[in-house]
Amino acid sequence: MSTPFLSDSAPGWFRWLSRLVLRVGIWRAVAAITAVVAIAAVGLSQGVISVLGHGDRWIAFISASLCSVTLTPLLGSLILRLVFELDRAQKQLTILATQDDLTGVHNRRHFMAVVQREWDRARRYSTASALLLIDADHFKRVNDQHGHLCGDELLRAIAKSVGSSLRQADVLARFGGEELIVFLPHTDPLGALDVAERIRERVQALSVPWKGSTVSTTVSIGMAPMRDELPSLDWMIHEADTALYAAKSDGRNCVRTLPFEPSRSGGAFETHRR
Ligand SMILES: Nc1nc2c(ncn2[C@@H]2O[C@H](COP(=O)(O)OP(=O)(O)OP(=O)(O)O)[C@@H](O)[C@H]2O)c(=O)[nH]1
Repeated sequence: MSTPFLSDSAPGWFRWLSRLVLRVGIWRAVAAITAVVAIAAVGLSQGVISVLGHGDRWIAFISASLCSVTLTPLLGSLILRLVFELDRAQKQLTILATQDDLTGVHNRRHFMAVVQREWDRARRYSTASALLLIDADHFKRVNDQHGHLCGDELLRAIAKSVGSSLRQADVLARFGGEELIVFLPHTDPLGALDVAERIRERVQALSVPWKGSTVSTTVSIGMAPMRDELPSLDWMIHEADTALYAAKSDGRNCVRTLPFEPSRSGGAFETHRR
């Protein structure tokens, strides 16, 4: 078993020891250290007795105590440091498992796990909620003209801008390449369209400095509201994706949702035009 997340500054022997502790388990490690202290104490007292040539139990007692007093804090602090390091490693592992490393927002897997619970609750209690799929427009051009690193920088800026347009309870994640996804709990369709429009405007106003000039982009957004007929979260995502496709077809840089109400038949329901 490896300990890839132990800090690089930790010395080699410490990393080796951590791997060993991980392999045997923390309680076995504590038992082993206790045994080491006991054996060292007995060994030292026996050594002292044999050097002196006679068995004085007070000398044995004092040397055993001295041994324990020096070794216990030393090994105890080592164990404490190990526990802190492993705890830090565990936290870092959690971040890696839930966060997208480019943008810092949640990754897709974590989004699905978190939102599935929210979705089930919203569905059971018929609470309004909505989903947004946000896709950067003509992003290939950005990469082609300014390079992939510039594209990365722009993606980070878009994610930050989207995050700043949301409430604490909303869940934002990177869904794939240049696509973000947002779940808006306790939000009715009109509210969701307002949020989407705010996001669209803010991204349009972004300008990211790059090699002496600035780079900007726009986003297309598909919105899907929670409906009683929805069989699953995947289905809701599919509806948001269809609405996003409509936004792209309508010239990009706009927000679209699908015509769920009978009065709004025909094509994607046009919501916010740029
Ligand atoms: N820099 C960067 N580019 C990415 C990343 N993920 C996906 N892309 C790029 O995003 C581009 C997506 O291209 P397309 O799917 O053709 O879409 P588009 O050019 O945005 O065009 P439309 O979506 O139709 O507006 C590709 O060039 C991908 O390489 C990433 O993490 N970093």
